[in-house]
Amino acid sequence: MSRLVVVSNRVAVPTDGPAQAGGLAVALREALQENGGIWFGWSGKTSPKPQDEPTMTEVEPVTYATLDLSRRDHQEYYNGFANRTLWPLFHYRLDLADFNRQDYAGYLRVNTHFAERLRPLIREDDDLWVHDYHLIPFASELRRLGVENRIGFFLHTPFPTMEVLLALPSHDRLARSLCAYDVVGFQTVNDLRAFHEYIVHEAGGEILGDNMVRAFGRTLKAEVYPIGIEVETMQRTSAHAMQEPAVRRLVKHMGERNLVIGVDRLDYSKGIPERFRSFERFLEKFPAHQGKVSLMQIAPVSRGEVPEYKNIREELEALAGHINGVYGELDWMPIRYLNKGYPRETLTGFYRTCRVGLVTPLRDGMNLVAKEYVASQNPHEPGVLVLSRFAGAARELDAALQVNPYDQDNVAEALNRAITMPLEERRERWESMMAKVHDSSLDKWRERFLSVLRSVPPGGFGNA
Ligand SMILES: O=P(O)(O)OC[C@H]1O[C@H](O[C@H]2O[C@H](CO)[C@@H](O)[C@H](O)[C@H]2O)[C@H](O)[C@@H](O)[C@@H]1O
Ligand SMILES: O=c1ccn([C@@H]2O[C@H](COP(=O)(O)OP(=O)(O)O)[C@@H](O)[C@H]2O)c(=O)[nH]1
Repeated sequence: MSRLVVVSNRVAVPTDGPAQAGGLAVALREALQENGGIWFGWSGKTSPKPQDEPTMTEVEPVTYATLDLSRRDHQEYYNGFANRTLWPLFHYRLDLADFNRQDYAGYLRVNTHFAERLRPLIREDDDLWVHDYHLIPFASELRRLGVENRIGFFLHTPFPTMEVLLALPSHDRLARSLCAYDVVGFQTVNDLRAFHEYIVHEAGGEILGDNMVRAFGRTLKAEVYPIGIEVETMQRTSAHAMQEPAVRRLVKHMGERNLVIGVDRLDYSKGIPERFRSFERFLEKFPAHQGKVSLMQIAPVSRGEVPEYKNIREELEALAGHINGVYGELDWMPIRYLNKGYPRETLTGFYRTCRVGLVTPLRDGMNLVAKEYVASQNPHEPGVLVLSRFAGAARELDAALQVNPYDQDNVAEALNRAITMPLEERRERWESMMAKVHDSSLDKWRERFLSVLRSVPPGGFGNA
């Protein structure tokens, strides 16, 4: 079988210690460990100058090839265009998007530099799989360097509707470079529909049969591949994690009370301030739960140099303080807000302990936490998932209590329903969600994408 070369901005090199929170790193680490191959991308570090030769780390069966970014590249490419322009735009936050030509130039520069550094490592029969919005121009850069291998791309975030994408000054070049891939994967049918809309109505392209698209002089396949988790591992881990000291402490401290859990990178797309306000509304509307139900929010800091991420941190501290001040008692606090990350193994024990998983992003590509919460439940006494309709996971997890995260009354009512839900209904909903989580496991996601990529004829689907 041909060798796999994975390219992503975030690379989780095992010798660098525990991986950062974030679904992409978690998913790719597990995918590559099965297949072996090269994982190429940013080292997560900065240095005064861009690194020319990748640092190679061998941890069988994977070779990690990573590059430090110069401070300027880190600022313009990662903090700038990737996380202050594309991220808010792709999450429908035009109000937060910053359109800055210098950052855009930095984004293109890093994509060119990365492609040039990877080029000598590529063998003729390698298959390349590139990930996420940081690296959209990567394939067109490789093509310019003469690479004719099969190249696939998976977008982990939502793909915005055409009207939103048109606000990006460089939308045309970005869409054109997306079409330099042979296979483009999206999380949900909504994202694929939005891509089609752009291709047909803005790029003058066509949608052909069998999920093929013709645009910008190329033919490619564009499909939906919802990402998943390692279901069995998660189930096993969650049962064992109940013995972990942190989980035992939580269980002991909780006593007879119920806990609602939220786990998210500290990101405005996750809707955490709206969630806190909804929890306050829940306490207001259903006072019988005061003193008996708390929200535990785990929110490790993410992209902390980007101003919008600093702002949300301040907003949350103030909100948690306000709600605890108004409703808290000597022996009960409504919100436990933890600004730190936990290993995923410990999280599975937390998920299993908490009666409700509250996952209310304003917009999310998939949201693996929703699937992890489901997989970690005790089958005899499962908790209830309250899930935003704007998370990619809502497409599959239709047996969750689905909510509109902008509507505080709606979330408050769903919380009350979740806390008071009879065991039989909890089990029925959980079984239905588990079947879906199994259907889109991480293995299946990877195998489906790679089998389609490997079926691309040599030289691609042809130019139009
Ligand atoms: O690398 P960071 O800047 O620290 O951010 C972490 C990752 O966040 C985003 O994750 C997305 O991928 C998940 C798995 O497919 C998906 O469930 C989630 O909805 C997405 O937001 C980002 O897209 C990744 O590139 C980052 O590494
Ligand atoms: O303290 C934490 C918080 C999150 N995560 C993991 O980070 C991932 C988050 O992925 P998700 O798709 O929910 O969102 P993203 O952060 O990628 O946008 C999940 O696997 C979580 O278990 C973790 O390991 N520790």
